[in-house]
Formats: sequence, C-alpha cells, structure tokens
Amino acid sequence: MGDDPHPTPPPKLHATALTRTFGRGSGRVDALGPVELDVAPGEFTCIVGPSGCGKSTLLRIAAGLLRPSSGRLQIRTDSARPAAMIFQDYGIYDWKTVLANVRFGLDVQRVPRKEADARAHALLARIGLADFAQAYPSALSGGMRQRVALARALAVEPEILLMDEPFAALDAQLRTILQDELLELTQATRTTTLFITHSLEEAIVLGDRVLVMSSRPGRIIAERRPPFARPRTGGIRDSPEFTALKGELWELLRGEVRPEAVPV
Ligand SMILES: Nc1ncnc2c1ncn2[C@@H]1O[C@H](COP(=O)(O)OP(=O)(O)OP(=O)(O)O)[C@@H](O)[C@H]1O
Repeated sequence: MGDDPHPTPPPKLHATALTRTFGRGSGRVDALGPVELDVAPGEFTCIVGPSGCGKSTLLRIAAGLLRPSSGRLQIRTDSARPAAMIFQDYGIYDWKTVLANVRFGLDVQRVPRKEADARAHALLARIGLADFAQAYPSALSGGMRQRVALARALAVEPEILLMDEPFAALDAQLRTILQDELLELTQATRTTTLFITHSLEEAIVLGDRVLVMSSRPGRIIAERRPPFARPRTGGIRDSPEFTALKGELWELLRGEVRPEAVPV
C-alpha cells in the first residue's frame, strides 16, 4: 500500500460504546447510549433530540464534568486547554468586568497580561462589544452576556468548543443574530464544535453535520449534512433546500418526541 498524500486526520473527539446511567435499582435511569461518535478537526457538529434524551449528559462527559458508565470518550489534544464549554445560562462572572471575563481563561493559562488584554480586546471588537470592556455583566442584555461567554470561550483557542443550548434563553430575533455571528466566527477560526440545540433551524444553519438522537437512552439514529457550501451565511434560511431538510429532520424527530403522545 502506498502512502496516502491526503490522509484523513484522526478525529478530534472519539466516542465509542458510550453509555451513562444514573441511580440504582428501581430508581435507575438509563440516560445515554450506546453512542458512537467521531468529530473531525474543524467540523461543526450539531446534535438535536427530544427533551431528556441525554444530550447534556453527552456534552458533560465530553467536557470531563461527568464520567461515562461504560465505553469511552476521548478528545485528541495538542494543547493544555482541550475544551471550552458554553451553557445556556452564560456562566460568566458578575463580579468581573467584561474584559476580565473574556480574559479569564487566558489569566488561568498565565498568558502575559498585555497579550491577554490584546486578545480580549480584539475579540470584543469582533463581537461588537468594544465599548463595554469595562462594564459589568449586570449592565448587559442577555444577548450581550452570551456574546461575552462566547468571546471568553474562544479567547483560549480551545481544541474543541462544547455548546449546550447556548441561545435557548434568547428571543427569536436575537437568536437569529447570534446564530449568524457564531457562523461567521467559527468559519473564521475553524474551531471544532459540538453544539446541542432544540432548534432544527439553528442546527441546519450552523452544522456541517446534524445528528439526530433517539428518545432516552439517547443514541444517534440519523445523520444529515446540510447541503450548503462554506463560507455560508444566514441567507440559506430562505432556500428551498433549507425548508426541505428541516421537514426531513422533523419527520425523523417526530417519532422520538414523546412517542407515547403520538396517536396510533
Ligand atoms: N445527575 C443526574 N441524576 C439523575 N438523573 C439525571 C442526572 N442528570 C440527568 N439525569 C437524567 O438523565 C436523562 C437525560 O438528561 P439530559 O439532561 O442529558 O437530557 P437532555 O437531552 O439534555 O434534556 P433537555 O433537552 O431537556 O435539556 C434525564 O432523564 C434526566 O432526568
């Protein structure tokens, strides 16, 4: 066999036979799996699935916040800061200024103050918050707070970005705006991302791949690749391909969302 001039890079995230249960005996809940999942470097993977199917559990295992019950999940790391996570509730510190919040991970990494400030200011400018560097989060709207959380996560140039319903608390218009901003940012940085959402629209706009999970215990039951070249913009929402894929994904999900409620 000759050497392949373009070998496929190993996945950034690799999960195999991954399961998680909570509790014991009659209180036992099979929350997740078995899940097989590979995420390639630079790939933006979205996961959609019914409520309670184990999506957050999967992400928390990826972030190292929770241990699997069986199987394993590996993140291939080239740096000391493998993963950054963003939650729905922002997770930013109210007692720190916006600048200090964005710089937080860099301070932990002991990046020299001057360089850390420069990187934080550059990111704030990019997300339209340059004028708020010295403000405290209490002075910001929900959308602005989530932008700060995003800037803080990206500042450390993570190997993989883990996002759990980051826009769920925002109103529809703001959500669309932040989707477009995240699209632009991640297309520029090519950050490997695992993104959980209830919104099919969000998954199609952002994802290289959309994975559909079954009801609990969540397994991956389908994969679709939105047929939109990169760099793409939010304008794809208006295309017939978008509407068709959204319909197809909804059909896949429909059987999983509270199956007991579906009339026979
Ligand atoms: N710490 C825990 N102890 C006991 N059960 C848990 C725990 N964490 C999650 N569960 C259960 O595991 C299942 C999966 O929860 P998880 O939060 O991962 O689902 P999800 O798909 O993220 O849900 P949602 O979309 O509603 O946020 C649920 O039935 C939940 O009640």
